[in-house]
Amino acid sequence: MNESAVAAAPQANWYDADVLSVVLTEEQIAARTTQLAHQIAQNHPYRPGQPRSEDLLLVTVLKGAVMFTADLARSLPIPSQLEFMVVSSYGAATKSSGVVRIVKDLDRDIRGRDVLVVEDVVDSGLTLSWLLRHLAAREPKSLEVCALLRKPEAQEAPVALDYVGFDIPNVFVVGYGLDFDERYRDLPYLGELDPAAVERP
Ligand SMILES: O=P(O)(O)OC[C@H]1O[C@H](OP(=O)(O)OP(=O)(O)O)[C@H](O)[C@@H]1O
Ligand code: HPA
Ligand SMILES: [Mg+2]
Repeated sequence: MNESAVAAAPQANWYDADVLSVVLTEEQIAARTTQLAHQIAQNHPYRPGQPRSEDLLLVTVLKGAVMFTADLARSLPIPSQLEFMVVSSYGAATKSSGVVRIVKDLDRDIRGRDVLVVEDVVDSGLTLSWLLRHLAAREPKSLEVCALLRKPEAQEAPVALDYVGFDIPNVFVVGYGLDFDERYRDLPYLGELDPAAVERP
């Protein structure tokens, strides 16, 4: 495809009818991610020649946090390694079931490692509080959490978050990795889902 064809490509607007309002723009997310990355690096300074086992280990909870992790890791001014876990508590619902299930576990041992859990959203807090108890039992050297979004009013299980991108209102949001029933993850910004869209097929 030549350059003019790229420039003429239509804007992604197929989700517009389902989004009530823009909660965070791409630019706001990018700027805050850079700030968070520098804050994290200050607490985990790179020591030239440090062994690989001392690199910060980002433990990402898929799938929602995939976009945030990709951007955060590339903004970090220190080396980091990536590990992925899949847990599920929502499925095709806008309320947490409270029952957390490991769908895919980590590929390696985290004992003695500096672990940073990367989450997209802390809503009821049920997923994260369960996950932190679960990971702490594996005896990492340190265990911190970076969440892009926090919904303070909704936290049923309060968890201490070391780094928070944004406090957002208690509405169901989609985009930038966050879904409703697997849709909207590819939306580049964060929007409030129109409840009417939940009823549509
Ligand atoms: O604080 P809570 O109320 O527990 O909710 C937060 C969790 O719910 C969502 O995951 P989901 O189960 O939808 O899986 P997904 O990331 O694959 O969308 C989200 O990505 C968080 O992991
Ligand atoms: N959007 C998408 N997934 C979620 C949310 C949300 O607001 N809260 C918890 N999981
Ligand atoms: Mg989800």
